[in-house]
Amino acid sequence: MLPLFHDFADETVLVFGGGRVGCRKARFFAQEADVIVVGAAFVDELRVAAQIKAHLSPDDLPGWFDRASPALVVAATDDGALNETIEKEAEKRNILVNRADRHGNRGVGSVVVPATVRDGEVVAAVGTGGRSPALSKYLRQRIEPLLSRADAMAELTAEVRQELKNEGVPANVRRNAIRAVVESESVWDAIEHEQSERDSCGDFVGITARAKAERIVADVLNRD
Ligand SMILES: C[C@@]1(CC(=O)O)c2cc3[nH]c(cc4nc(cc5[nH]c(cc(n2)[C@H]1CCC(=O)O)[C@@](C)(CC(=O)O)[C@@H]5CCC(=O)O)C(CC(=O)O)=C4CCC(=O)O)c(CCC(=O)O)c3CC(=O)O
Ligand SMILES: NC(=O)C1=CN([C@@H]2O[C@H](COP(=O)(O)OP(=O)(O)OC[C@H]3O[C@@H](n4cnc5c(N)ncnc54)[C@H](O)[C@@H]3O)[C@@H](O)[C@H]2O)C=CC1
Repeated sequence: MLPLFHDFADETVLVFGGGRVGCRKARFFAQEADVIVVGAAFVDELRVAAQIKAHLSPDDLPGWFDRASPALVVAATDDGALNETIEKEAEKRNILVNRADRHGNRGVGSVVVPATVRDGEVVAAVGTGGRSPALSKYLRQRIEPLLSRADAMAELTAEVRQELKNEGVPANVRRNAIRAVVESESVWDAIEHEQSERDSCGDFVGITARAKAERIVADVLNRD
């Protein structure tokens, strides 16, 4: 399986099953998509999704697909035969399908939900080929601290990179300069300091990380 980032903005995700798993998947997709959860009962009240209480029979499925026009469906009921029918209906319509009760034998259009770490727009995802979700969860927890403040570093280097492009700095020199900034412990420390000041004071304007990055870039430009 190959990981890809999929833009779900303005798309609908239709989740069948309102148990622990259906609600977890719904929360995941609701970070970006409009989510509709259909189930006979719900374990959580999801303010991020529309929850429709209904008992499903296989004959109802085409109607739910027609009304929601989903980009992706999640089959997360505890009824294996119903999940199978949901998967078949999605395949027939060329709609992506996540089957929560299977780890193999996936058909075309079938996707798995990885364990995900996010800091703003910086995302890391872990999968195990479906074999060991508990390992995905464990590794996700280990990776979490690594991504702390990564979004601020992405923002800072995006600015530096754009400036170097505007100034016509050759690509190989630009690469060395950006790498030196992302690898600098001193810039990471300054970001950490500034962000925690911002978290507590709100209006703090950080310039230390930016100044440090500029110094590093200047060193690389002089050297190369
Ligand atoms: C194939 C996949 C399909 C999919 O759901 O997309 C799938 C399938 C199944 N999961 C099962 C069980 C568990 N799943 C978890 C947890 C997570 N499961 C997630 C993804 C995936 N699970 C996809 C593969 C991802 C990969 O490649 O690794 C995570 C990463 C993402 C998420 O769900 O958000 C999330 C952690 C999120 C986080 O914390 O970051 C735990 C741990 C726990 O609950 O503490 C257990 C109990 C331990 C165990 O059984 O291993 C069962 C058996 C059900 C049964 O026995 O009835 C099946 C079905 C089967 O294996 O056949
Ligand atoms: N992918 C994953 O991460 C995991 C997947 N699973 C699998 O996912 C399935 C669901 O797990 P849980 O959410 O813990 O189960 P659960 O029993 O809490 O929830 C199942 C939901 O499906 C609904 N449902 C079942 N038949 C229905 C019907 N005909 N019409 C409407 N709603 C119906 C129930 O009302 C319930 O809300 C399990 O059977 C298991 O195989 C379990 C753990 C983790």
